[in-house]
Amino acid sequence: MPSFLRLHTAKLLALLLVANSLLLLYLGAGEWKPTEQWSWADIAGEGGAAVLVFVWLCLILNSRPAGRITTLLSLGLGLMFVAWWVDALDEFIQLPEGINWDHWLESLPMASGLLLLTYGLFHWHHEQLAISGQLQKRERLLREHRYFDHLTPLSGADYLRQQIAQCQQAQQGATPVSLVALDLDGFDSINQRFGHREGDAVLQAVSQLILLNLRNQDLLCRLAGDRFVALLPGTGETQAGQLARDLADALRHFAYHTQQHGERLQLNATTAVVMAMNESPEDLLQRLQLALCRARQPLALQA
Ligand SMILES: Nc1nc2c(ncn2[C@@H]2O[C@H](COP(=O)(O)OP(=O)(O)OP(=O)(O)O)[C@@H](O)[C@H]2O)c(=O)[nH]1
Repeated sequence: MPSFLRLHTAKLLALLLVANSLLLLYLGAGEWKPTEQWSWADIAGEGGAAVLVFVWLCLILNSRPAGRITTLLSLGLGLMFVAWWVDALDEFIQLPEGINWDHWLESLPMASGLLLLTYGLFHWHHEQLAISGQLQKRERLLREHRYFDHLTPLSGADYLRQQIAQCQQAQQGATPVSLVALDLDGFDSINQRFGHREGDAVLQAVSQLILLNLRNQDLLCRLAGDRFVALLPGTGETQAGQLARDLADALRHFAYHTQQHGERLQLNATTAVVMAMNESPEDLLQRLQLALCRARQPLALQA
């Protein structure tokens, strides 16, 4: 059963009940028209309108949470559906002369439905303005927040320290926690050759690439400049080492093209891994730093 049906079963059942009651009312008061008197154009127009309004109603119910605005919109559309339904019924059922309540049943629900729909749309518009305002505020908050990086969608070193402490506390040594560091090689020369803006674009692309290769529970931070660190809860050193090699491979095979001339850049990174012992986040990050320096040494000797 679609989730919106579960949420709004009462509303939809009430509408079906009203539609059925009206059918019974018409059948009780009038009689079926012979097929040759049916106007197919009217049946298609009025019946089609009823079906479409019903579809709109389902779409609204499916896309909105329950609440005052949803109730206004669904009441408005529900009444419009009733009006079109009654309109379609008299294409099939002939009421005796002298009866005029059918006109009221067509025009009253349509007029009140349109009014309620308009009122609901007016409030929906205000709701959207309020949501946009909130999003703008949130964006500003994220930009100004000291924990968040101004360039990538990642948090910085302070947040990482906080999260390491929280993670160690939560795991209580029951499962391992590891860190992977990834430091771009020769990033300074990219800045010098192509400019700082291109360097920024590289950092943004690399952060997206790393995020794609991490698992949902991992947290990626930009520690500084071209250095990224991922916090891997529930991960031992061997598994973290494999992830570090996968990240370095992904970067090596990443076809990054510069924004200005579309030149392909070969990106490489040095990686290091540490598993948390009984130590403070600061000490753990220092060990990671040392491991990274050690991993760099063979590169420095080659250079
Ligand atoms: N474009 C850009 N550059 C940055 C940013 N933050 C730091 N940098 C630059 O990143 C460079 C980092 O230099 P290094 O630490 O020597 O890095 P590297 O050239 O990769 O050298 P190795 O790490 O030893 O391979 C410096 O030139 C910084 O100015 C940033 O947000 N954007």
